[in-house]
Amino acid sequence: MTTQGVPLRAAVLGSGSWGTTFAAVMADAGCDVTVWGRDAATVDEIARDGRNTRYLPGIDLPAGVTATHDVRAAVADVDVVAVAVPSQRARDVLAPLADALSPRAAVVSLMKGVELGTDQRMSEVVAQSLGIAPARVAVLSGPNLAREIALRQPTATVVASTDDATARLVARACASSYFRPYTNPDVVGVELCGAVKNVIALAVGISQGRGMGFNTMATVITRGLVEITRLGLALGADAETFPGLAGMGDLMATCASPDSRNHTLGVHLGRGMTLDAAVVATGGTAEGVKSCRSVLELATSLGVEMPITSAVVRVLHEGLPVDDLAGLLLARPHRAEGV
Ligand SMILES: NC(=O)c1ccc[n+]([C@@H]2O[C@H](COP(=O)([O-])OP(=O)(O)OC[C@H]3O[C@@H](n4cnc5c(N)ncnc54)[C@H](O)[C@@H]3O)[C@@H](O)[C@H]2O)c1
Ligand SMILES: O=P(O)(O)OC[C@H](O)CO
Repeated sequence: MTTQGVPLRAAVLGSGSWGTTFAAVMADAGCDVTVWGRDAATVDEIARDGRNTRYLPGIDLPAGVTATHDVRAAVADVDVVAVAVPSQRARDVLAPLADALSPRAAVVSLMKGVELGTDQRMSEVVAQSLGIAPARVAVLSGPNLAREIALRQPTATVVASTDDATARLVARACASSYFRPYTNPDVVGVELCGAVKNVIALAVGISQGRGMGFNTMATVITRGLVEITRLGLALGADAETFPGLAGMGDLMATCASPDSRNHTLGVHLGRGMTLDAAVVATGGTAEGVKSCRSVLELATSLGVEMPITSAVVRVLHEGLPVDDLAGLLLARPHRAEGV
């Protein structure tokens, strides 16, 4: 995508599976893209060979993607900066870049988590740590499993920003024949959907690891969406966001796919692994492991009930046996359906 014939320039912070894939997405959309990562060997491989064999084996990156070790140079003269490091690391990565960031850049969070300690959403962390106005920040979230997108399988996503021009700029920077962005002003709703669906996917994975089938999965997904909606509405989100791509769309993809790290980690737990062993066996970033705690803290501070999230916290961090999870949820007082 070009502005007056000049390609947009973009930087991606994070050379893992999603950062590298999104760099390819933006290059396919016509941008000149530079990836920065903390892993020197991965950066060298992207720059030299156009590959990232650790995170995207078998994928050739488009010619428009290069990589650098110099993170300050990467963000200095660009139109868009996309951030794809683990949520709990975002503040440490971004804060030192406040004085290096291009004054014209929009910053888009690709991350799906809530910061431990502050309970902030990633757009809040991005704006605060870079010292920029929320209007320059966007979030991108939807049914976006990296490997499928790296293979250029069609999907759609949501780009949310309080500023429509920012959302449209980011959408232009990533739109292609296989990747369709929709804009949405509901930053809170889109972002919560992305973070909490990981927690729900852990619960679904646990149930499948215990040998439970599709009725259980559908129940957890559907009631999971209810508790995401409840939290979102308490924070002022738009009810229309939750049945959309960032809500139901991403829940379906993450809870159904064996490629999802959160789902996979849940399956390992359901089969009896310890959390530490499951984290190692899964590999990659399963954001729900940490964000389940910050999401629950946020909900508790608002008086919002999130029974599935609460049960996941108890299993992962408070020693509740996986066999007791279903009983805990089903023993709750009966109530009318709905949010
Ligand atoms: N993989 C996907 O399909 C996908 C899709 C949508 C959103 N996301 C989100 O994108 C974010 C990144 O996930 P990912 O899938 O790329 O994870 P990943 O595990 O594949 O890669 C994480 C990357 O972050 C780097 N990293 C770790 N700690 C760091 C630090 N302190 N400083 C700098 N870099 C650090 C790692 O070296 C690695 O390159 C997460 O919030 C995730 O929820 C992932
Ligand atoms: O692998 P996961 O569980 O982090 O999920 C990846 C994406 O968020 C799916 O949209």
